[in-house]
Parts: sequence; structure tokens; C-alpha cells
Amino acid sequence: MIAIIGAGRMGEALLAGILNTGHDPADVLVTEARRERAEELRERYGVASVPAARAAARADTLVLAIKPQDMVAALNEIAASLPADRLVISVAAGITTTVLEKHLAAETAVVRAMPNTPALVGQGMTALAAGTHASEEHLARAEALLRPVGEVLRVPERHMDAVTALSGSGPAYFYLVAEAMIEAGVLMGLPRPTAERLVAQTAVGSAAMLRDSGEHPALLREAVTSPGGTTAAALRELERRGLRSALTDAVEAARRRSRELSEG
Ligand SMILES: NC(=O)C1=CN([C@@H]2O[C@H](COP(=O)(O)OP(=O)(O)OC[C@H]3O[C@@H](n4cnc5c(N)ncnc54)[C@H](OP(=O)(O)O)[C@@H]3O)[C@@H](O)[C@H]2O)C=CC1
Ligand SMILES: O=C(O)[C@@H]1CCC=N1
Repeated sequence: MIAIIGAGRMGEALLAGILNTGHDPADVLVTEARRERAEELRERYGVASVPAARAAARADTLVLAIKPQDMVAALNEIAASLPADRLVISVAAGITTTVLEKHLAAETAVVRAMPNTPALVGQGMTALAAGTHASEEHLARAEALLRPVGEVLRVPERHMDAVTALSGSGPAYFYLVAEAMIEAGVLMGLPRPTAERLVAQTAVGSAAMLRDSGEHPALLREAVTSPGGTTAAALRELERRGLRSALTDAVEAARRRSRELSEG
């Protein structure tokens, strides 16, 4: 049995992704304190909501998808009822395996994961790092749980803040670009549904090329850039406005924030 403690945006994305790939809702529990939200999840996915301590006692694998700021309180809530052989997977930004282990019984197997919301549609990217007591078998279990909702990569834990800044927060950067492009289309007089469709499919197609062609993004960009053409004019403007350095600074800010969250 799997329990998802904290079924907010990320918890729900994982829940939906896991159920979409064939898990029986009867084998999945969620912990959601707000009654209306618990009811919504039951109606939408057929999963039961139980208090965290009960979920901890019943599930073999616990996924902690609560905010970093709520993590210590939640760990204290489950620690006493968590049998020693359970696997605890935390997806919280900035919360290290050392912090997780400190608030759980000695030798609890802990895996730190950083997924992203495209898990909802089976296109997530999750990085995993093992805690001190997580064996290869525990990592394989975490991987088996998350693999159906997207790609999984094992990384050294020291890379987790950078991973969070790139793939954890990354979908938001792409959505901001998409939003700005759609508004630009509307500004030029395109009907909104037309602009939305053009941008969404351009994003999907570009992402597929990026992932599947094996080409460096600079080469893919070059192939779009006809001499003396429209793309070159647009790219000059993006470079002049500092898109590249804005993105570098943005990703570094996210990593800094992830580190701050680990300091409590
Ligand atoms: N959103 C994303 O793209 C990603 C998020 N994450 C991580 O996922 C975690 C959740 O983020 P996100 O989903 O965005 O945030 P949300 O605020 O949407 O979700 C947090 C959820 O946890 C619930 N909660 C709080 N305390 C407890 C508790 N003690 N027991 C059970 N449930 C509790 C909240 O309930 P209530 O609303 O009732 O307070 C809420 O439903 C964070 O740690 C974040 O770093 C990781 C990768 C990507
Ligand atoms: O914004 C956040 O803190 C979380 C972590 C990665 C994506 N969302």
C-alpha cells in the first residue's frame, strides 16, 4: 500500500499519475486534513483519506508531499506509528535526508526525490537520492513507483538543489514563456484559442525534438534561423534583452532558495 501525505498540487499530480498507470485506488491512501479537499480526492480518484499516523501504520511506502515548512511537524506526527521496515520518500524542496532521518526512528529507509508536475500526464522528470539507510532495493522500489509517471534519474544528494532549480521548478519557466508568447499572439490580433494552440503544439514539438533528436539545442535553434529571416530578428531581440542571463540568474535564485529551505 502507498500513502501520499499531503495531496496538494504535487501530491495530486503523483496520485493521478500513479493511478493512471494501473494502481488500484484501494491500495492508495492520502492524508488531507481539509474535509472538502479529502472529499474532492475521493470523488475524483476513489482514494480514501486517513490521518497521517494511520497512513504511516498501514502503508509500505509513504510519499511526503507537504511543504518544506510543514515537514518537521508532519515527521513528528508519523514517527511513532511508522514501523521500521517502511520506505519514506520525500519530495520536499530543500529537505535533506539528514533532516528526514533525524526526525524518524533510527535506520528508517529514506529517499529524497524531486519530481515535477508533468508527472500528472506521465511526462514527469524525477531525480532520486538515497538516505543513509536506503538500500539498492529501496531505491529500486522508489524508482518502480515513479518510473510510470515519467523519467527517473539517480543523482548524488549534493546535486538536489540544482536539480530542484532546473527540473523541479523548470515547468514554471516554460509556462511563463508560453504565456508571454500567447499574449504576444493576441496583441498581434490572433484569436486567443488560435494563439494557445499554436504555442502549445510548438512547445510539444520543440520538446520532442530536444529530447529525441540527440542534437544540441544550439543546432536545433540554428535550423530554425534562416539567413536574414524572422527568427534571427527575434533572437537578436531576446539576446539584447538578456534572456540567457535572466534564465541563469533565475535558476541560481531557485537553487539558493532550495538551500535556504534546508536551513529551516
Ligand atoms: N508543485 C511542484 O511543482 C513541486 C513541488 N514539490 C514539493 O512538493 C511539496 C508540496 O508542494 P505543493 O504541492 O506545490 O504545495 P501545496 O501547498 O499545493 O500542497 C501541500 C499539501 O500538504 C498538505 N499538508 C500540510 N501539512 C500537512 C500534514 N501535516 N499532513 C498532511 N498534509 C499536510 C496541505 O494541506 P492544506 O492545504 O490543507 O494545508 C496541502 O494539501 C513541497 O515540499 C514542494 O517542495 C516538489 C517538486 C515539484
Ligand atoms: O516552488 C517550489 O518550491 C517547488 C519545488 C520545485 C517546484 N515547486
